[in-house]
Amino acid sequence: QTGSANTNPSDSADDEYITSVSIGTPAQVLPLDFDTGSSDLWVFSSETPKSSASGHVTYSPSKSSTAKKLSGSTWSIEYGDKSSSSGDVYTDIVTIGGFSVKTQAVESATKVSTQFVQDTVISGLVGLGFDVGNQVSPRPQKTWFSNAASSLAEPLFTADLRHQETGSYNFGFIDTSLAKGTIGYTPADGSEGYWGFTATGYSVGGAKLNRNSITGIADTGTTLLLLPDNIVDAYYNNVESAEYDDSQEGVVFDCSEDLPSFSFGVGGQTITISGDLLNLTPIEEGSSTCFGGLQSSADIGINIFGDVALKAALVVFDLGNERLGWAQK
Ligand SMILES: O=C(Cc1ccccc1)Nn1cnc2ccccc21
Repeated sequence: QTGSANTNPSDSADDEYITSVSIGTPAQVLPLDFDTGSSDLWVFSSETPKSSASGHVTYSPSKSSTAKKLSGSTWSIEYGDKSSSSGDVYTDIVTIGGFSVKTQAVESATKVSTQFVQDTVISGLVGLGFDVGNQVSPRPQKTWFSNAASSLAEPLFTADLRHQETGSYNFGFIDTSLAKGTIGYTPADGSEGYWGFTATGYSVGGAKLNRNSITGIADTGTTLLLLPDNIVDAYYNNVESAEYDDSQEGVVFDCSEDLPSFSFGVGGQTITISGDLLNLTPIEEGSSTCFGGLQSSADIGINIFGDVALKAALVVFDLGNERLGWAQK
């Protein structure tokens, strides 16, 4: 068995990717953010304060004949960017890309932070990290993919995120036609709940790869490519107008700049992010100053290969073999 779901950028900056998920009987369809950087499936619901839920599609367990309260269970989660949510737990049928998990823990939000309240294009998250990262108490729950894995043709999924066009999450199979290059595999470390791996080096503008171990995570829930300062500086030294903007908390540059590409080595392959994928967006509507897709990870203590990097590749999240596959797109 397999599943295949389309995913779409939420806005002109590819800030997030939205995938439709069916929950309950009859199906309630919610737009959710698939996040390999976390391990909880949570949704705005009939239990979310009306003021917070305004503008969001919500899940109502009382309207689903297959919903069951997971009595005594609660959850609370805080993300790296300090956004947070919490609530109680139901189990229900959750269908993604035509594949159904019959008894999936659906975490219903009774509290959501302002970042989520304001982000009305999504109604929650589907955590695709490792089960060890799940935040349900007293008994942690499995992710949708973990529940699905044993029934899928292969215990893996792929992410094909695209700039300003429809991409896909495929479950149980690899559509190699989505990639130009060969898939290179590298061990994945799931001990922290993330999909951790080590890149072998980097280069700017197509130069020879600098050998340099970069340990980080493959995170569909983070917009940016966040790397150490020495690499960020090496890149922006090639961008004439680049400067750090305190108010934007990142490097900005003239939108007219012709940005160099950025490459990293992984699994014996080289993934090259084109310059235009590294120009994320004007800092404000109509501004001629643009915000960089590559930013420093110095303040967060972990390197994150977020959507800016993932967009350049077909990425295989291979649970069965505890490995990550990367192929140039
Ligand atoms: O939180 C982050 C990025 C981040 C910022 C600062 C420090 C460490 C990490 N990503 N993320 C990954 N999944 C998310 C889900 C919601 C919000 C942000 C999410």
